[in-house]
Amino acid sequence: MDLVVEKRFPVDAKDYRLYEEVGEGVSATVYRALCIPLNEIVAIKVLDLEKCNNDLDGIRREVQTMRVTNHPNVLRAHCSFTTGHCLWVVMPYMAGGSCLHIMKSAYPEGFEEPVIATLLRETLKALVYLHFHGHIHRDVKAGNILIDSNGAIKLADFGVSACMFDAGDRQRSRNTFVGTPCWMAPEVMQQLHGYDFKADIWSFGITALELAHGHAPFSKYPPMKVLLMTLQNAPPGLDYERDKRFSKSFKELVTACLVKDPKKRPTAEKLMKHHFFKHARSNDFLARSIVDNLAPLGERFRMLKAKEADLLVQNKALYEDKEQLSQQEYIRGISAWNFNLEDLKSQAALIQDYDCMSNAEDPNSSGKQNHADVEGSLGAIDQESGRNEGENSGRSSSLPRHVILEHKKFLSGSLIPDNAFSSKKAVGEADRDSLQPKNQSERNYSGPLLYRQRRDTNNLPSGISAIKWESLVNKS
Ligand SMILES: Nc1ncnc2c1ncn2[C@@H]1O[C@H](COP(=O)(O)OP(=O)(O)OP(=O)(O)O)[C@@H](O)[C@H]1O
Repeated sequence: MDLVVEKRFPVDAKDYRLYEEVGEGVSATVYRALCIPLNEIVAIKVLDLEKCNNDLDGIRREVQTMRVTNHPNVLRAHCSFTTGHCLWVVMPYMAGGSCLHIMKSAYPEGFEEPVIATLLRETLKALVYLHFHGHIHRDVKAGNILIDSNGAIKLADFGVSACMFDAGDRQRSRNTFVGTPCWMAPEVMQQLHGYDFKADIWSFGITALELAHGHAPFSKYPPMKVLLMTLQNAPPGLDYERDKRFSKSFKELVTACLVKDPKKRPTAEKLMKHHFFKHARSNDFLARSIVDNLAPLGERFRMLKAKEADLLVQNKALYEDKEQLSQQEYIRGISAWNFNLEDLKSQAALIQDYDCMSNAEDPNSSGKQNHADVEGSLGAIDQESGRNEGENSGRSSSLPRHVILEHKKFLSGSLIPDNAFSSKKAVGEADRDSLQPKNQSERNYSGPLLYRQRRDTNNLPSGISAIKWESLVNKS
């Protein structure tokens, strides 16, 4: 019998050499790095704990989930430790990056069906495992499906995951509104009866469409509109002219996932048996089809950032006002827009002229209305806002006048050392500088709304930064 000796990754920053940046999320920057004693390339996710919006429980939970999971399709952390005021999470390096990244750089119209089938099957294996162990991922999307140089797939980012077996705070988190709007199941938005792991199946269906088209349905709309369209319209599907290239079984798979009633959606385990997955191939096939010809991840990341910076420059010329600029960032990709119901209610309360009921010009919309679906949830929002449908006038694809969003993550756990959260740990200035992730910005409490300036990278023209709306209200 082979004895598998688990490698012990050091928990000291001195044992790692950070190379280039390969990813950036709402809360973290990810670097390619070398683990010096093991001579192994890893990815290190760096989170600045001083700037985490008091969301330390969320971070603890993410790290804990990443440490305890053990499945080839789930990204597992090798170790984590604090250095200065930063948390470093050391994990396997996924040289292909995320599927979203790959689509943005090389497949803007989406992947071919055998590639999609293979990606989805591997992702589904991760969901079967997570659901079996009581976890709801809550943020399944192409941006969280990572691929390595051998074509192996891992589902990442447990920042908003929840555990079905928890009581207390974590249980309550399943009645909260977390995730990313385009991928979010109607019952998560509705907040009527809570939700369970079937919410991941909806997101999985949306991810299938994302991989097929290069973007998620409704991705060009602001969050409030996505919410309304998801609740009002018939579920999106592969029903359009451009979808003729896809097989009947793919269409059936998507339809099965995107049923509004969660009880009628299949479990991950049942879905695994769907005949669509007969089209799935090997990891090797994925490596050959979508990874082998790509530039190194860091280079692609830099190019995408530069492209985004260009877009912002153009937009800046077009739009003077920051709300409009934020809208443009939204159009570029809303993957990082996590927010909660209270924020949405606040949005609704502030919106005077938002075209609430306007139907989609979106090609994914079937145009069918489902008012029954909206009654409960929107009733709640509208009551709060004291607004009725008649007051809405058409600004159908513009960002609501005031968008208040909060990136909020929920969790608990104890893998992070206690001292991690004392804000001023003894650390030399030099250390501080080198450990400080560059993308975090100071919060601004100067008004009812806050927008966060994301970092200007070295590669961005000076003064260009993406803007992300964030809630002023600290809800922890
Ligand atoms: N292990 C890894 N190997 C290679 N690239 C990675 C790895 N982990 C993350 N990335 C890249 O970094 C990006 C940001 O990472 P991640 O999603 O974990 O950050 P986050 O702040 O939690 O994001 P989110 O905005 O989804 O909340 C990913 O989309 C991916 O492109």
